[in-house]
Amino acid sequence: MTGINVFEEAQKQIRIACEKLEVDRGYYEILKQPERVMEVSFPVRMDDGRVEVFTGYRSQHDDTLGPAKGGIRFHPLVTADEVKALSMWMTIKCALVGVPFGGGKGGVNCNPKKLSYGELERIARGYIRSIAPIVGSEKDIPAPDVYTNEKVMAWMVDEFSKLKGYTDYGVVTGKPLILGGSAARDEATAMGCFITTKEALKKFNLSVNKATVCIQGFGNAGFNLAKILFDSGAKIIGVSDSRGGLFNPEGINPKELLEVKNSKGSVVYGSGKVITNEELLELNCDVLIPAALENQITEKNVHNIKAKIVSEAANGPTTTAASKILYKKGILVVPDILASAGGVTVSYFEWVQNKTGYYWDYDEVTQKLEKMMVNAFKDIFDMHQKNQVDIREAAFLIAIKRIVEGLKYKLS
Ligand SMILES: NC(=O)C1=CN([C@@H]2O[C@H](COP(=O)(O)OP(=O)(O)OC[C@H]3O[C@@H](n4cnc5c(N)ncnc54)[C@H](O)[C@@H]3O)[C@@H](O)[C@H]2O)C=CC1
Ligand SMILES: O=C(O)CCC(=O)C(=O)O
Repeated sequence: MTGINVFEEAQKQIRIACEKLEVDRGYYEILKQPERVMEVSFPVRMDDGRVEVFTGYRSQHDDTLGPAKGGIRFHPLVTADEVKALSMWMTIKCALVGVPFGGGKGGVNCNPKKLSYGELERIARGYIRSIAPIVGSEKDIPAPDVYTNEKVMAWMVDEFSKLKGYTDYGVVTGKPLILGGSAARDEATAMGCFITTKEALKKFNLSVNKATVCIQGFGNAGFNLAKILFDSGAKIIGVSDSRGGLFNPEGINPKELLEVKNSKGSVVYGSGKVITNEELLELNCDVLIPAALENQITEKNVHNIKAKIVSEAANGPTTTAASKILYKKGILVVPDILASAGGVTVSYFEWVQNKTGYYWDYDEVTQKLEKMMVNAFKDIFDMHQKNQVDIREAAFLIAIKRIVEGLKYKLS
């Protein structure tokens, strides 16, 4: 725990962008908090017969550019403020890459590592039943996030459809392919980060197959990214998960390491030197990829970061103050609202496919994703150079400008 409040961080980022754009103060007043936050408590029968009551949240930040959209996390540290911040970043992310959604995010305070399969299912179903009044394919569309996956989405779509009396695949994305999922959604977050990281490497005249990479987090984003980078010739020299990190200057094969993690429970059992998560962030490498939780790069450790590029697959891994220092140090940050946007972009494709009932193949999805990510990177880099602001600020300026333009039409 860093004591840094991510909700206040998100507010600060939005305020700075509104001030730089010199928009009326009223727009900041609208965007500085979510439009709606629902807190729910729901009972779940545990395997031993006890009833436990779980707390969950769904935050809808702003729907100017479309229905709310964003993942659901199951984690013991989930709080209302965290979910609120994450929903604000979703609004910004969607506006930045140009998907027609606003921002939403949800979470349940629970520890999936201590739950049985059946308990997890009952939590997923209980949560979606509780938030059902405010979600729907035209209102707010959840998706996977930390410690949730396509299986959890399948339970949620099933439960929601039972409530409605018809199958509504468009209510959540990140579903299994057979239940209205999209090709490439599972690896989309990683792909988006890979595409934008490649663009960043070009700025240093570096190519992926010459790059050394460290990745914090070995889940959907982190593992898939490691796999794509490895297959493209990059050398992965460090990875970590919640139990610690692994350093191997000779290179790590993520597919072999996944087998170790699946059988023994952590990447730390792979071949290499065991290090801490803090040490992982400070390794000498070309690209550092935080792909776990918020507030990992702070004023405390930012001076020790040695990477040339920090590519943020996770949401909010770098504090605002640390981000400024990275900029001054000449480290190129591919900010979370861009680097992690591949997931929601393919979620948008999934939603379109559900709505039309016409499904695209893998190549069609990935080609469309590549185009959107490359264009967004170019827009941000141009804004960064033209206005001499750091890349994260440039990204916020583009996104807030688009949202305010929409708000102006609605309010005038
Ligand atoms: N799944 C998705 O489609 C998207 C995920 N993201 C973001 O990516 C990040 C990771 O999410 P997922 O990969 O989906 O989650 P996941 O649940 O699949 O994996 C999380 C990984 O982080 C590790 N982890 C947890 N606490 C850690 C700690 N303190 N230090 C190091 N590692 C730790 C876990 O062991 C696990 O390997 C989050 O910030 C999430 O919001 C962003 C966009 C989309
Ligand atoms: O796929 C989605 O709708 C949302 C993904 C997400 O939660 C995120 O980008 O942080």
